[in-house]
Amino acid sequence: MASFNPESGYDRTKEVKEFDESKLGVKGLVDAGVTTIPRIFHYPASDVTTVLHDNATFPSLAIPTVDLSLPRHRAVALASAAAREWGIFHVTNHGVPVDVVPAAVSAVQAFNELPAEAKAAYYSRELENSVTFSSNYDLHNSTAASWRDSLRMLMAPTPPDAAKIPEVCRRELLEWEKHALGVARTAMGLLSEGLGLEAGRLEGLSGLEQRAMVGHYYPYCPQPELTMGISGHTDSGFLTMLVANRIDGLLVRKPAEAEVGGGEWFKVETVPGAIVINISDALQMVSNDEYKSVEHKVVANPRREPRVSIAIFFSPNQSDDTTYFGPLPELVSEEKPARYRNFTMSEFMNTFFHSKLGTRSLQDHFRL
Ligand SMILES: O=C(O)CCC(=O)C(=O)O
Ligand SMILES: [Fe+2]
Repeated sequence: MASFNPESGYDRTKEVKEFDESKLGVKGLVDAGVTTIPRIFHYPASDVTTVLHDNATFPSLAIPTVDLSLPRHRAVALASAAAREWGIFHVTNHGVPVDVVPAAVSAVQAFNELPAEAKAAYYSRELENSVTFSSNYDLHNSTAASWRDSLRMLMAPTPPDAAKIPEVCRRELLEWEKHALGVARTAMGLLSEGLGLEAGRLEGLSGLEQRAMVGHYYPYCPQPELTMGISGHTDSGFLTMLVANRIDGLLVRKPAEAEVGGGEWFKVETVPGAIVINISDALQMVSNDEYKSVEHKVVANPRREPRVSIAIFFSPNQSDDTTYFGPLPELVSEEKPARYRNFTMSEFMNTFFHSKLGTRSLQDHFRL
């Protein structure tokens, strides 16, 4: 954790605070023309990914694609296999009008490229604010900051006052959220059936009720070998839906137990028009480990053009402290006992917000 080192004169806490108080984000550093990145962004060398298996070398190991226009039983089989083996897949033929995602991604880029003062007005770490802009939501908990700024909006259960969403991206993001919900419903239905449950079972757990949308901006990084765009982690809720511009950088680690490529990192190629869906921690737990919450990260962007992505996190209502979640009784048997204790979403999210962005730390906390 951050501390003052008298030998080097480096006071990490102070430098983190100054960076945060500038409200300029990493885009501000790039605009100021830095050619070396401040020390608060330095990762331990072993955490920086430079070598990975890319799909050019391992084409058969590209993450799976689920074509939603296939007959239902085929789509269920594909989604279920992908969720078990990878925890992440592309969906195609999802019916979202072609311009909706590109417009939303461009709008996030436009927000990040507004003058510094305009963005600073939104800069905040107050989690209860419906719309906040900040660099690194775990800035004060992590050991190294990442080369990324993010605009976060709480969309549901209480929709934000539209006037609070920056005008430059308001219409586009609301439009994308509306369509994304339809795709998430379809995916949840397939995933539910893939567990041998009724199509509506997972959604019936209110797994799509709480929605947060985060637009990430990964500007050019002058020393990408020293830092990351986002450190390795699993997402916390039920599902995450991810779209991005054509600048890649997302890496996923195939679950260790996979027969081929288990434990290795793979590049997720951008498939034009496709939407990425990944299984998150609470869904893995509810599925009693049938589905895998995928570990992923984003490299620091070495290109002049920014990587821009939008993640929508779907989860049960996080302020509910009366409804208990845990492995579904239908999925628990003598051969496969429950792997997690029951929890409420408020307990779950409290654990999440008090830990650094990490991998399976939530699951480990509740594991039996
Ligand atoms: O930008 C990306 O592609 C990934 C973002 C992500 O993993 C997250 O927001 O949790
Ligand atoms: Fe993530």
